[in-house]
Amino acid sequence: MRSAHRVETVRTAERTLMAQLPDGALMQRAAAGLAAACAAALPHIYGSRIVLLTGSGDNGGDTLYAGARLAKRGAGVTAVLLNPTRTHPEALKALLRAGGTTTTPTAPTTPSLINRADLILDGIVGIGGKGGLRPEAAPLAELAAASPATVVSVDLPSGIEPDTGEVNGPAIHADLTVTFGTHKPGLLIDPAREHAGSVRLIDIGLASTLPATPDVESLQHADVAALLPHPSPESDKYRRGVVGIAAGSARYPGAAVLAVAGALRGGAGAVRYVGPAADAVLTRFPETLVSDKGPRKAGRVQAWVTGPGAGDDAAPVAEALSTDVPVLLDADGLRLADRDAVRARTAPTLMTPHAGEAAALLGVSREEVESARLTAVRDLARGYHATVLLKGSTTLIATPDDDTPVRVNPTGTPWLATAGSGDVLSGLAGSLLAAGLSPLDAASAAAYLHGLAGRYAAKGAPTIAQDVAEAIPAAWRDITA
Ligand SMILES: NC(=O)C1=CN([C@@H]2O[C@H](COP(=O)(O)OP(=O)(O)OC[C@H]3O[C@@H](n4cnc5c(N)ncnc54)[C@H](OP(=O)(O)O)[C@@H]3O)[C@@H](O)[C@H]2O)[C@@H](O)CC1
Ligand SMILES: Nc1ncnc2c1ncn2[C@@H]1O[C@H](COP(=O)(O)OP(=O)(O)O)[C@@H](O)[C@H]1O
Ligand SMILES: [K+]
Repeated sequence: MRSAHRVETVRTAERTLMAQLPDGALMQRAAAGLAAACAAALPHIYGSRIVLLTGSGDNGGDTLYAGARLAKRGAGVTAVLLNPTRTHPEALKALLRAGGTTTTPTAPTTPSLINRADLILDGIVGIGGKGGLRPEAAPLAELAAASPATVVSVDLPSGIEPDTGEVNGPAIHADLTVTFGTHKPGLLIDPAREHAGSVRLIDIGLASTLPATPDVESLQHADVAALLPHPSPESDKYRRGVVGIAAGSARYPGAAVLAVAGALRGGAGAVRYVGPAADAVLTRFPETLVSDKGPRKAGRVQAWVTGPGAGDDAAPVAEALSTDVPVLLDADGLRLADRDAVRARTAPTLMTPHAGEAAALLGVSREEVESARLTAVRDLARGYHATVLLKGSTTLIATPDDDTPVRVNPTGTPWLATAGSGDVLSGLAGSLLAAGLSPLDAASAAAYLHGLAGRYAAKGAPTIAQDVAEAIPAAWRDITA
């Protein structure tokens, strides 16, 4: 499990840890880890040209101490000081003692210095930052972006919002971010995540003072393997769970077929289909149990999926919501569902909007959702008393309970942005719900499998939703191997 903590939590944990350690010990741990990561990013240290973009806070301090370590090993290190009179004094002394030099952002030689560097360390601002880079720092980000040098951000790319992943103005684009103690939510959530490049976590001993429950978390193979259902010797198809799919319409039969394709590979023992696309579903998947009744009379299921390809038919959506089993609401179902009916349910509801659908439900623009995903997913979960999986470049899952960490799916790929792949996801997540997973676990495991299946199906070339569904078993095997 990857954990991320908000700035306030990190600060509290750092204060507690610092009180137990000699002065400056934590910064030395951070600088040592940072210098080692920089050394690994360079073909050789001796003779390398390293530029430190240095703000006046402790982020700049880490950077100067790391620069001093690299200078001692023979690198040519120059610090561009944003605020020479307020630079971390001891760290600056350490750099100068090690043979490093300093300059300013406005010095005529600074652009060529940055352009000719092998490595640029971004120590402008860390968790003390708010808003995009200030006018005096923004040109340095532009120069770094234009330079062929490797850019390493210290703790986080300067200019991003650490707690939310929002980017409100100019910000550094890094190849590598070396972060200290714990991930910050912004390192995991787009658009900020894109600024971070690959992320390396340095242990500075903070785990001992951080709260056990993070603010944001990201599952890995072992976590998902522990969630996925396994049939036992006593299992039969009913005990494994039956998932009902009330989806598709005369106009959109394909959505039903794709939701069934996902559901059949999601761990439930059987898939029951109700709706106008029964012929299309049976032609493709004869293993489906088809009923000509609505969700309430179709026979027992342990979870319903409703909405994909529903068009304007609100009846099956309302009927599924009136049952006492978990319901997954997707696509048209999100628009057709009555909010009060969702809020009044006693069994859990899982909603799976993309940014456009989330925007419509929240009454904001799609851009607002995409630029502030964490806020959007939490607002929806609270507003509907439901678990919400917000799809897109970063898929997030939130429960209505603010104290439960928001999950970030790490496996997605933009190749999944293909018609119908969301229908496969809804069937898959519904199947896991029917197999007995909680909405949070079903949604996270489904997104993880779906993202991996998308990668396998695409292998770097365009793919289609059916292929994503067919790749789910391979993803499942790899996760549980
Ligand atoms: N605490 C610890 O034990 C440890 C902390 N560690 C490190 O400390 C970092 C936190 O340090 P911090 O608290 O000093 O804040 P920091 O991120 O350097 O920012 C303050 C500076 O930024 C400036 N500034 C603000 N916004 C800006 C903007 N938009 N654009 C431009 N500038 C902006 C602000 O200016 P001011 O408002 O003062 O004028 C001030 O100069 C943390 O990320 C980690 O790297 C590690 O060593 C591990 C141990
Ligand atoms: N840029 C992206 N990066 C990663 N995944 C993406 C991206 N864009 C879309 N996806 C994924 O592709 C799927 C598309 O779902 P959806 O928008 O509902 O499509 P449809 O309605 O056609 O089925 C979702 O799983 C979503 O997370
Ligand atoms: K930084």
